[in-house]
Amino acid sequence: MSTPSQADVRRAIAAAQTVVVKVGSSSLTGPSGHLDPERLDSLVTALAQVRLMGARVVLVSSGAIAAGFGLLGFDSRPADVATQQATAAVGQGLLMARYETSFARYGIRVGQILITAEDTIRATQYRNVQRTLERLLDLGVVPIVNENDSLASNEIRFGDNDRLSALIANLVRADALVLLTDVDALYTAPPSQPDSRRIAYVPNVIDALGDIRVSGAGSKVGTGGMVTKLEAARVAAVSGIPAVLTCAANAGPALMGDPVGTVFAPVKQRGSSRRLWIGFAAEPRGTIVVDSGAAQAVRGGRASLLAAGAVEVRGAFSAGDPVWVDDEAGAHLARGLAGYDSEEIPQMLGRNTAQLKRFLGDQYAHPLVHRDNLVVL
Ligand SMILES: Nc1ncnc2c1ncn2[C@@H]1O[C@H](COP(=O)(O)OP(=O)(O)O)[C@@H](O)[C@H]1O
Ligand SMILES: N[C@@H](CCC(=O)OP(=O)(O)O)C(=O)O
Repeated sequence: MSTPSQADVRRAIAAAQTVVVKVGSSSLTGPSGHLDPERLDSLVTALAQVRLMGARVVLVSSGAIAAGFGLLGFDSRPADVATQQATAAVGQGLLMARYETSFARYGIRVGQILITAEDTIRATQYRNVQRTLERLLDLGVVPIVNENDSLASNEIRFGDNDRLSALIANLVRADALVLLTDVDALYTAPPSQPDSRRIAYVPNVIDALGDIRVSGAGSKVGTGGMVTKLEAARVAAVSGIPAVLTCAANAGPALMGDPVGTVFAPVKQRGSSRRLWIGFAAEPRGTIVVDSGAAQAVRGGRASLLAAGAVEVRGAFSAGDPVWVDDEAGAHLARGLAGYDSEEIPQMLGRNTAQLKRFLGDQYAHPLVHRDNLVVL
């Protein structure tokens, strides 16, 4: 695919029929870190404009913790996970109430979707959330998505909503992703540094990553900093979706294709969205080590991983969990969803399908990772 010009990418964003907009906590809060209803209202005004022009809009909004900590009497965002989860449970209701009222000014309905990485990686839940989002969009509703902070376990939570927004963009087959934060653009280095310069256009986010200095630390209220935003732009780019990153005050102009913020060109044609979730949504729970023949087959991209080529299994996981597929030297070859629990696999290692059937029964004659659930790295 040839690289589009910056103007092409901005035009594609302006013409988007379905758009996912992600807003970070830092864009919804005032200097005290508390939710600022005026900032929320002006964001909603910009989104309502594109919605009323006929676009389908999904909003991925952080801000539950920011909305909740004041109500619970804390001076600042709590640091420990349990208190954050409790605070999100209190704040999420208030956040939705504010959105409900704010969108109602334009006669637009909103619907809440709370997602964890863990359940959406499984095929049935993945399809359910996809179907719900599609239906909401068909009904003219603006779905408002956040991580289900109170359920997410510490190890596999998204934490920030940046990656989640790119995965949602993929899930709803969006034509554009808009990342709104507290800086007006991506800079060559954290904007606090005197030599940093604004970057208007990133034609290939994968190549560009090495040249940009970013910090992982977010603002006082945000979490991921610029690292997770670039990761989101990368996931969008490899999904064939153009992205723009800017501050919330620029939401309207960014959606209209005006020259604000930083735009990221798509670098691939649109691929399978389910595979992308396997590749990016959740951290693997274990590893299946394969011999050189199986490594070659997996690298080829079209084969399932059969027990015959597997030599070792590490970690404790259940069927359906994400796992690494490694070669014997320890290099990661692929990520996939395991077809069996980790404790069932040792007896299967090195056996071909006929042997598996004869010694263990028909239920063990399937691949350790089916090719539809395998993403080569
Ligand atoms: N190269 C860079 N360009 C722009 N911003 C950067 C860069 N490196 C780090 N940052 C910081 O990332 C912060 C945004 O991240 P974060 O606070 O997590 O936002 P949000 O709450 O919107 O997700 C900005 O305030 C900025 O200081
Ligand atoms: N799910 C959390 C998001 C945490 C967060 O701060 O994310 P972000 O502002 O996107 O870096 C919340 O609603 O508070």
